[in-house]
Amino acid sequence: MSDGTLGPEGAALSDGAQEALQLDAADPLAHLRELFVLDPGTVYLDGNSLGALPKAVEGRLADVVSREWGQLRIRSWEESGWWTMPERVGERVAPLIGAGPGQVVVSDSTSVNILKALIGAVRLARRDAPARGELLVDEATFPTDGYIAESAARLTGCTVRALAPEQVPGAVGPRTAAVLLNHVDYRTGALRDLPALTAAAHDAGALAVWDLCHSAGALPVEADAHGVDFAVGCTYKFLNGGPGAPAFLYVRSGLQERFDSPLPGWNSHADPFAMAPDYRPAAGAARGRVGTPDILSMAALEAALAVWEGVRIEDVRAKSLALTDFFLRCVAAYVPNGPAGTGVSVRSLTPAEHALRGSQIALLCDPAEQAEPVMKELIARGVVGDFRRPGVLRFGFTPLYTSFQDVERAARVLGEVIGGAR
Ligand SMILES: Cc1ncc(COP(=O)(O)O)c(C=O)c1O
Ligand SMILES: Nc1c(O)cccc1C(=O)C[C@H](N)C(=O)O
Repeated sequence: MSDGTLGPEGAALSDGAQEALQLDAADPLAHLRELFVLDPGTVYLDGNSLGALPKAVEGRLADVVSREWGQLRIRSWEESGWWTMPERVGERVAPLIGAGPGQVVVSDSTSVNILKALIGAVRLARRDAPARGELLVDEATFPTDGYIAESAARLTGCTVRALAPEQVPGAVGPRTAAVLLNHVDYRTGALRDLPALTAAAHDAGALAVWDLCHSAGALPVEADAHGVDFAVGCTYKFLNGGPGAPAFLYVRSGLQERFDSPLPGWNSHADPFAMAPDYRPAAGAARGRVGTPDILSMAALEAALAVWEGVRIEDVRAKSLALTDFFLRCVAAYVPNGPAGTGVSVRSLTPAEHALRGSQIALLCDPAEQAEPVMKELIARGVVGDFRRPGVLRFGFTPLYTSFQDVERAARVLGEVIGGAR
């Protein structure tokens, strides 16, 4: 990095620790850190995999367990609002992805929701054009999306074409039923051009299905404004809902009436307690439900979402970019590049351009097999990121609780580890 290839333009670091203090002092979101359980000995940069615990969750869960479940038992489906929780919590996620009311439901895992969205999209596309038989899927997709796309294709008689997202405008055509893309690439942190790619799909008469796992809660999505058809996303990353927290499913309101879910369950029936043999789908977001919701996980998520009260996603994005910029500058200043120390070098896989960057930085190690031991050593020294094969060090930046001092410390410790300091 001493050759400067990593640092954003014109941004040499004179005193990183001092600058971090100043940046934290000027940070309008700094007070939110207090809402999370964090320990001073650890810099937590893995919120893009599992978000930190919001303090409000513990008390809420204790109440759900002891009072709602322990005392009210079955009455809680009505009296504690359990039955309507998937829609209610969906309404809390909605503004964070730029969705108006009635379009988001929280239910099942992201993987399951990808199946609902993709087959739902194919069925919709084929109502008007039965010949549409191709799914376009990001070739570098998170694996579950690819596996499910293959299965969705087998179930619907479609074929799958894997391609780079930037190839979509040239590839989408009259045979395309749906395009499945990741808004932010989980490995590189690259942000895709959601408005342009959605428009390209629509121009060809296809539907756009977006995986928002690495963008929901990290940057503005503006699903409604850009005409996204279906979107899915995890709530345990930047939304801090807890391990295995249920995912969300967005179905654009204009499509809901015609959305034919491949997983119609009694919870998405128009009258669940009719226990009718014939399926009649519920109106609105509830059509995306399947079976009994996981109340404990959803209660944790609901409490976790309270931290967003009064927080503007635009401010979160501004801080995210400031954090990742600062990290790149600190890495460029602190991490030796070349034969000094351990001889390991790193280069950023994450685009330097803001418009192309999510809320993580991925550093590729050379040699690649050193990435795992480097990350292990970082964790041992209190800097928690993660490692993705073959040689990627991933650092996720959650603006609600990550400070600029965290960032400076993480880069400094990375420099010590790669420089061979004990
Ligand atoms: C981009 C992306 N899509 C899908 C998933 C899968 O989510 P889940 O395992 O919760 O179904 C993940 C994370 O695991 C992810 O990062
Ligand atoms: N869901 C995870 C899990 O159950 C265990 C470990 C990691 C995860 C993740 O979420 C991985 C994450 N989606 C990624 O971007 O790599």
